Amino acid sequence: MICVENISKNFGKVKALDNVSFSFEKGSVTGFIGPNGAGKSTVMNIISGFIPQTSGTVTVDGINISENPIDAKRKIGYLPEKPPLYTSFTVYEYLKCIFDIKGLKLKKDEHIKEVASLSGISEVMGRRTANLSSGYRQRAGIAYAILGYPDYIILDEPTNGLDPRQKRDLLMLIRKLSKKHGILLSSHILSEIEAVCTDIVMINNGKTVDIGKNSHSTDIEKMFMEGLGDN
Ligand SMILES: Nc1ncnc2c1ncn2[C@@H]1O[C@H](COP(=O)(O)OP(=O)(O)OP(=O)(O)O)[C@@H](O)[C@H]1O
Repeated sequence: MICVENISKNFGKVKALDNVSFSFEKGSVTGFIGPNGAGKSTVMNIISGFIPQTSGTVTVDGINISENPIDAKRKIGYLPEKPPLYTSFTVYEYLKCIFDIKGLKLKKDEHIKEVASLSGISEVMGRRTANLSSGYRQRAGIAYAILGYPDYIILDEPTNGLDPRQKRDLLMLIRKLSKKHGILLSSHILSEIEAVCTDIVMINNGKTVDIGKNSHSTDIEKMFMEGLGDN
């Protein structure tokens, strides 16, 4: 389980997060919603160990990410809002490099092929990442996140730039992965959240304003509007 407990984050005078708490576990997809600037990417950057929180605690299966970042981060795959691609590499070279950085103990070529196929990038493996279309760039970023099949997968607006068929394929992949993995997914498209998420966390102005299960009777749009308060 990933537990986020009372995390706050200040960027200079900007208080981006104010005591955010929630948790998610393997076998679930948690939709992370909130208006622009609510603090979603900041939370995801902190959970993934990209930036430190000002206060509060993040644990990954009991491992404190601030005290033991290498072990905690080994359990996490992260697709940030802008996929971190090394632009002089081909897609294949890039995935090989990430495979080595992650120190994976799997059959390299076999695993890369499998992840490429799941992410829908098999046909562009020889292309330089700098020359990819935005949809392929996003999918290469998804391959980066799921390489090694980490226990927890954090996806910041993963359907950005994808055409409707790619979106559908990605949502199906997320659903499939969620059988064994814990997934945190941010999106502004509430119908996507409704379609794949088991749980929902909403933040606004850096604060957790709602946490709940996504059932047939859940009206996410209403939840979102109510969570905005007087904004
Ligand atoms: N590096 C930074 N320096 C200063 N302020 C920052 C920094 N990163 C984020 N912020 C501020 O923190 C707040 C939360 O931003 P964040 O990007 O986490 O929101 P978000 O919910 O992901 O927004 P969006 O939906 O538009 O992507 C915003 O006010 C933003 O301007």
